[in-house]
Amino acid sequence: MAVQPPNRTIFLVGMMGAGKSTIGKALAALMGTKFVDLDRELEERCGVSIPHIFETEGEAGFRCRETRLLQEYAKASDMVVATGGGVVTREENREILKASPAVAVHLKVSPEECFRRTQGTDRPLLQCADPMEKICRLLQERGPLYEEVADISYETDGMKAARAAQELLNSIHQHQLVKEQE
Ligand SMILES: Nc1ncnc2c1ncn2[C@@H]1O[C@H](COP(=O)(O)OP(=O)(O)O)[C@@H](O)[C@H]1O
Ligand SMILES: O=C(O)C1=C[C@@H](OP(=O)(O)O)[C@@H](O)[C@H](O)C1
Ligand SMILES: [Mg+2]
Repeated sequence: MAVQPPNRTIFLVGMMGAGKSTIGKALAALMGTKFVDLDRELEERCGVSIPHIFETEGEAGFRCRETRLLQEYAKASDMVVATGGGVVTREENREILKASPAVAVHLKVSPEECFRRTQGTDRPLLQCADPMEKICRLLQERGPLYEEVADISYETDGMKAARAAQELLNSIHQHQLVKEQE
């Protein structure tokens, strides 16, 4: 029997390189819903890149903009939303995610795979002398925060994005069935 697409919003959280943007797009296509990447949305609205926002406003400026966008999308329905990897670092954002009726999915990634997937990209927080050390530190700090907001956790290492999206759709559906019965 075909799995019915869930009639709700899905938030993807997780470390840089976990595949939120890639898997999110595939998941939205499977569900037949809209896909929004908060970083891309922010770039479109500001007319400049994320690295440019970090350069001109610092991380604090970026985080303020990120929170405003999250507040807006927490009210949305029927869409897949890819967040940025640092969204959980603000308590305010974690409360928004936990209070939302949306399903929050933590996409997990190992430090090694995160490094492979982000190497050579322009992610501002990884423009440092030792990106692997930074990744390990961020994962240690943020791991519990992703878990705090997540309804579902999913390991992405060794999993192709299309397969991950299909498996996630099944997990989300299962989660919703359980919730309906509570
Ligand atoms: N499951 C996966 N397996 C292998 N590579 C992946 C997977 N998911 C994403 N990628 C690749 O890793 C990089 C980062 O993915 P992205 O979706 O931008 O992650 P995030 O939005 O979580 O930072 C991209 O080059 C993407 O093609
Ligand atoms: O981890 C972070 O703090 C960030 C992750 C990025 O998004 P991705 O997780 O999609 O790379 C982007 O929001 C910004 O560079 C900050
Ligand atoms: Mg992304």
